[in-house]
Amino acid sequence: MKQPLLKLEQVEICYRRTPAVHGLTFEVMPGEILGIVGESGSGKSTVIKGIIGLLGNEGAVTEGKIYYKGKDLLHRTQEELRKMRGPEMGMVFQNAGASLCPIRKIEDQLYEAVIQHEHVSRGEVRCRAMDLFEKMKLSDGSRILDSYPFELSGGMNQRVGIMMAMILKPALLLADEPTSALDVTIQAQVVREMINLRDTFGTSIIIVTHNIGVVERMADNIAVMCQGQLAEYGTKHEVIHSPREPYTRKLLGAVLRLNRG
Ligand SMILES: Nc1ncnc2c1ncn2[C@@H]1O[C@H](COP(=O)(O)OP(=O)(O)OP(=O)(O)O)[C@@H](O)[C@H]1O
Repeated sequence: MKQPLLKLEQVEICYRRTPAVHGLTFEVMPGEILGIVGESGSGKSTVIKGIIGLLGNEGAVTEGKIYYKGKDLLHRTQEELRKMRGPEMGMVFQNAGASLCPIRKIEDQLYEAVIQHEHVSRGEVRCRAMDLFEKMKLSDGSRILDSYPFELSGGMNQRVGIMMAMILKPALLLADEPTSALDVTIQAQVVREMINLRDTFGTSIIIVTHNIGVVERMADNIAVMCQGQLAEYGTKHEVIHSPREPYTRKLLGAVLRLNRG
């Protein structure tokens, strides 16, 4: 039987000793897309940051276990975690464009990010980027690589962020509101591109979003968070079509669905 890629057991995460997340248990299988939804402040981003070890000075995982490929992440040193970020776990943020340097071309920034982890030539990095753009069905990869971030639209910068996260072929992609700053048409494209990448590379994805339409389209399983806890956790079908909890029903009723066309 397949082992989960990631497994959280009774995880508690605190900021300055106050729990923001507690009693959290779920797992992600290789190639699975897990959607985490819940109202603002319910702890969704905290979970992602806890997994990737970016809680900052005020936050810490205070209880439980986080297993990645069967090994407890909480026993790893900061240096080990740093080395894992990129090749093992990639991350995409809400506004990926904002984390790019405005005065350097995309190709230069990409090359610099890759050589932190691998000894490869500039040409090899460009080749891999072009291949990924192709898999994302973006035809003007060459122009994108030769551009400065300010020369690209918000949607294009967001796709650059996804491509940069995927170039080291991580087993797990953590995506925190990757579509929420985009207009609806581009949102749907980005969702399709992420599904495509999962189908091509078998990448597991955890996507945090306010948008039930996005998880409805993308996720295999859904975790619904409320006040730092899991209110509901199940397959997409169970959670969307037969929610057990009134909180989930309220959440489902409150959000716009993406056009299914
Ligand atoms: N650096 C921090 N220091 C102290 N408290 C924090 C910090 N970051 C988050 N919190 C608190 O932890 C709780 C969970 O926040 P988190 O950002 O994980 O929620 P969220 O569900 O992702 O919200 P949103 O959808 O608005 O991004 C909130 O009460 C928040 O105020």
